[in-house]
Amino acid sequence: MKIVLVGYMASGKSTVGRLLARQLGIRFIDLDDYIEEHQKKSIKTIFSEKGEIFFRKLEHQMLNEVLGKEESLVISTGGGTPCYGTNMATILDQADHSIYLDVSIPNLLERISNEKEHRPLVKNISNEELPEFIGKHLFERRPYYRQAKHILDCNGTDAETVVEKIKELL
Ligand SMILES: Nc1ncnc2c1ncn2[C@@H]1O[C@H](COP(=O)(O)OP(=O)(O)O)[C@@H](O)[C@H]1O
Ligand SMILES: O=C(O)C1=C[C@@H](OP(=O)(O)O)[C@@H](O)[C@H](O)C1
Ligand SMILES: [Mg+2]
Repeated sequence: MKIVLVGYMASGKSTVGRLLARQLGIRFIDLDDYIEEHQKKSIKTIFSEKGEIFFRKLEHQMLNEVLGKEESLVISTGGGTPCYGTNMATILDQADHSIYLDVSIPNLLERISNEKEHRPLVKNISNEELPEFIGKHLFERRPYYRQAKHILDCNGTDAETVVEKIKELL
């Protein structure tokens, strides 16, 4: 069984995916961690040294590699993963369950403004400019996220409860 979590930066994909895999007793792969291990560099360094296009090509390649594994997995993608090239179509084709962790702009803002440093796309955006950036970015990306098999409203729901809600969906 393959479960793929999608959603905007800081929607909880990495946190929830790890907890869910532990509870289901199956392997967890965070696509960003997988890319970092492959490159032996942080996402931040890959972006600054090689640029975003290089990262997107690598992300595409690693997504296909991970989805091709013959084992049960929980896969947490990066916030941009479903929004480039054929990635969302591949996720829909290969995953038994794709789940969009839907978090409102105010809640995303609160989480991202405290955790910008390791996220290269928002690192240099001031907290004053962040609402406009996230609003526009989510408007562009939501059509991809919304293609997921399940859409889960995660507002006002802690990570443990999100995991419980996912288990009910499976
Ligand atoms: N359901 C939740 N409610 C509140 N905070 C959460 C929830 N899930 C994750 N977080 C927090 O939000 C931040 C981003 O989570 P993370 O798992 O890194 O998101 P993503 O992988 O989608 O970028 C972390 O500080 C995490 O502890
Ligand atoms: O939204 C994006 O384009 C990105 C999100 C990040 O993952 P998280 O969603 O886990 O922060 C990471 O893949 C990279 O910084 C790009
Ligand atoms: Mg993550």
